[in-house]
Amino acid sequence: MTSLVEQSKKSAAYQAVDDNLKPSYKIIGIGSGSTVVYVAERIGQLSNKSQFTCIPTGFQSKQLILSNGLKLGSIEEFPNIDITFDGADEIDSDLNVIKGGGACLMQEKLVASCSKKFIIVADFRKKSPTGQLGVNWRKGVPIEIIPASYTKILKELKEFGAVKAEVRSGGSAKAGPVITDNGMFIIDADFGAIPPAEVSKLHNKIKFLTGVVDVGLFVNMVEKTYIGEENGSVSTMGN
Ligand SMILES: O=C(CO)[C@H](O)[C@H](O)COP(=O)(O)O
Repeated sequence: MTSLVEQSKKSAAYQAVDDNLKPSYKIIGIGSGSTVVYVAERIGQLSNKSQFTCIPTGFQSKQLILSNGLKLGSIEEFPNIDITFDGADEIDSDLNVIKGGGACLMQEKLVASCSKKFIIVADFRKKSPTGQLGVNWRKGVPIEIIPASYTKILKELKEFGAVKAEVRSGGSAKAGPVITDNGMFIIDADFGAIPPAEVSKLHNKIKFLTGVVDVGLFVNMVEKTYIGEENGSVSTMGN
């Protein structure tokens, strides 16, 4: 039986595609994670799917594109993307989001930054109950870094006020750190609740550190969010 969370991901993703994918579009960005699975599934059901070229945000995303019979392209060939659909780990009241829970944040940000429209699809657990980031998502802000820089950056993040910062471990699936699709490490840095007005400042401070490849704070990038609610409806924020 499909769980409530799984059903809410599917409803959000299907509605986001149905509302936003215009017949005039040619290039679509496909994000990463478990919600975007349903975005690729929905696009794969369309009779005109062959008109779209899909740009992946990592290994999993590439597999999703191929397994749904969609045409695969690269960001090098197609840096002008009509629309991108992606998931999020938490969404604040200004539509800033935390991303990178699945360790794909760098390519996700690259594809999002090349997109005319950036749409987030998520289940009901992702909307911050207070409107701030770092409330429901307690693992910290994901930060992709050059491996040799981790000691330096952990120290600097603590100086910036992180209550906890650590290199993400592969857990039982891999001894040692998670290695991203770009051969990098991920640090998760917990800054507690981040007010919407502070997100951009924090992002810029971290991004400026030598060794940081990118930060899982997406500021002023999201046009609209689709949230699958517990009661089966889909709510939206943005235009
Ligand atoms: O940023 C991401 C991967 O790096 C994902 O989009 C984010 O973690 C949301 O994933 P899910 O849809 O599985 O909740």
